[in-house]
Amino acid sequence: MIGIDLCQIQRLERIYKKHGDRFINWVFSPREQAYLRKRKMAPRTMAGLFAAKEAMAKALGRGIGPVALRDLEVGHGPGPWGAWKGYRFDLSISHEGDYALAVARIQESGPSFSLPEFLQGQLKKRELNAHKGSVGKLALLAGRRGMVGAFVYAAKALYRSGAGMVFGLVDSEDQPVFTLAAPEVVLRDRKSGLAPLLDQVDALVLGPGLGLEDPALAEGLSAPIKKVVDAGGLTYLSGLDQLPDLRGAVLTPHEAEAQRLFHCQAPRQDLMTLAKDFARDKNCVFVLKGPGTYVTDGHRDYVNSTGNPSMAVAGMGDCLSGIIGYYLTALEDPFLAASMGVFVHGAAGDLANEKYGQSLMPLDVIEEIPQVLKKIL
Ligand SMILES: NC(=O)C1=CN([C@@H]2O[C@H](COP(=O)(O)OP(=O)(O)OC[C@H]3O[C@@H](n4cnc5c(N)ncnc54)[C@H](O)[C@@H]3O)[C@@H](O)[C@H]2O)[C@@H](O)CC1
Ligand SMILES: Nc1ncnc2c1ncn2[C@@H]1O[C@H](COP(=O)(O)OP(=O)(O)O)[C@@H](O)[C@H]1O
Repeated sequence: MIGIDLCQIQRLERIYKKHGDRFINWVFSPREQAYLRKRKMAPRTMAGLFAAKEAMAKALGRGIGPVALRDLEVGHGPGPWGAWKGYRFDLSISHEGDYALAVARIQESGPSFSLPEFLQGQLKKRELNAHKGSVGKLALLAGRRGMVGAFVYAAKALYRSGAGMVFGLVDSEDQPVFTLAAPEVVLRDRKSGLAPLLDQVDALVLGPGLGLEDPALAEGLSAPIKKVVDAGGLTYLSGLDQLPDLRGAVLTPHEAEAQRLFHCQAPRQDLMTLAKDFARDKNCVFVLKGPGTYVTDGHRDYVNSTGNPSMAVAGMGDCLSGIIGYYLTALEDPFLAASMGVFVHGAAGDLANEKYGQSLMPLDVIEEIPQVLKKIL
């Protein structure tokens, strides 16, 4: 897509004179402000940048409003370039008389992702001789009557991420419903217990849609296996006086769950500090979900940059627990696994957001995981 915009230099000069720094901070990123300062805040330069931003918004097919002007960034070197989230733009800016003109063209058809450096090269493509037992076998302890969705989202996210086999522990009378909803999952009867299943798998995803009364919860939480602990698993932990050994586990609370876990109403910034101490203390990984999800193992930190508000929808966390679950089998280091999972989840959410905006549902995100993997593998 292409966008074009014409901006009157005198009009911008008037606005700048009237509003000063407030206008500058509202419209221009810190990098652009530095560029403007080098050019002594020349209105003609301002108008060129402004026209470029409007042109980029048009190329995105959105116009200013849904896209914040300050986020549409114009850079220089060698020629002018534009960026917005994962998009890159070719730009051409020109001045004539009292006008600045800009044309923007999107370089790629959708958001592009660059994996953070510490995650690059960590994922390997499957070997030619791979089989379903060699590429990630997981147990899923999730869902109950009325919460089949949580099981389905976690299971489908596991498979779309690359898991070879997923086993689900379900009451035998509920199996037909679970089979219909997620036929790719191998179901085992809950009565036979979790232990025999754990002997066969590389990791466990525990908690999405799980009731506190579930007898397998305590067993799963204390099992010496790599695991993701979400939702019901976290609520269960919050009620314990003494926590089980959480070494190697990845806990994925949203803010309210983290507050329950820490028994306090602390704001996000303080939760991050508490999370870091907790992770260091318990030798586990803490994933504090939300915009800019925070991942820590007490020594290393990662603040994720993918994801968007359209992902604020029921079931989105269940997808994340499945994605991280798979990476626990693909990567040795649980901190890398959690960070990779959070990145892929958000990137898939960004692709889905392009198609569905705030009508987005969890399965839409799961269906974009393969596109993300194509770009980063
Ligand atoms: N179709 C399904 O089967 C679904 C099952 N789900 C399962 O349902 C359970 C969640 O149940 P509840 O909603 O009662 O419990 P939650 O602990 O998720 O939410 C309880 C309350 O906490 C607050 N809260 C929720 N998310 C928050 C956030 N990100 N930041 C700050 N505050 C937040 C809200 O006030 C909310 O009403 C989980 O076990 C989950 O896995 C949901 O994920 C939705 C879909
Ligand atoms: N505004 C947002 N920006 C980025 N990511 C978001 C936003 N809102 C929600 N998410 C992501 O969506 C997921 C929601 O998880 P959660 O609250 O546990 O949902 P649920 O319990 O319904 O499955 C988290 O991974 C969170 O980071």
